[in-house]
Amino acid sequence: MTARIKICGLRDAATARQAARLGADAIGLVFYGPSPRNVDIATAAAVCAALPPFVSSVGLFVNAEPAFVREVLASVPLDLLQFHGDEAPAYCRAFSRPYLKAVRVKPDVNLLEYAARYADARGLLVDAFVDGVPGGTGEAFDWRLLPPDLPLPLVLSGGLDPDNVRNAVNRVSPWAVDVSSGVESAKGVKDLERIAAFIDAVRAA
Ligand SMILES: O=C(O)c1ccccc1NCC(=O)[C@H](O)[C@H](O)COP(=O)(O)O
Repeated sequence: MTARIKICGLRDAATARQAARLGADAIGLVFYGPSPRNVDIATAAAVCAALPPFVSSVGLFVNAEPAFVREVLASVPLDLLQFHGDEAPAYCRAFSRPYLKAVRVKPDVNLLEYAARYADARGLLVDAFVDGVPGGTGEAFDWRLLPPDLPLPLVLSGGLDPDNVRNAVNRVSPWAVDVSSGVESAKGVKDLERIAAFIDAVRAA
């Protein structure tokens, strides 16, 4: 099975359209002020409007006030929410939208427990744990910590790039892969050649 591909942290409509043309299945919009990839609501709406059919838009939040999530949802047609902080299951389902729960993987993490707690999530997104930084770090983690029998679709992220993603897909067999830093030329600046190379590498796995 070919892994789906999400390119995260897009900040303009032209790059989002190009990513879709190159074969991205989904794009991620970061609504988290401290991130270099943070987007405002108007920009996010413009990015979504530029997407062709069958390319999903994912909105990413980190312990956001529910009122802020609702404000975004009122103006931005997001297909999926991605919660990257310590959001409880009740919080995640309060918006009545499909969601992904991100888990930052440490050696003692129990992903089966997460899958049971967030059983109504559309999937678990696994990322590297870096103290004090909720995501988008460019750091990988030890894929051997992933259980083979996770009952939810697995979205693999954390330090993926055009050089390592083929091996990652072959080793982990995730439902999808998610990348941000590995397809950038500088923090927050997406590089179309790297996006193309990343997508080619996933397809070649
Ligand atoms: O991208 C960010 O700046 C970010 C900030 C806060 C929480 C999550 C963030 N990104 C989440 C993603 O979905 C990234 O794709 C994922 O963490 C992997 O990032 P990377 O290792 O840079 O590919």
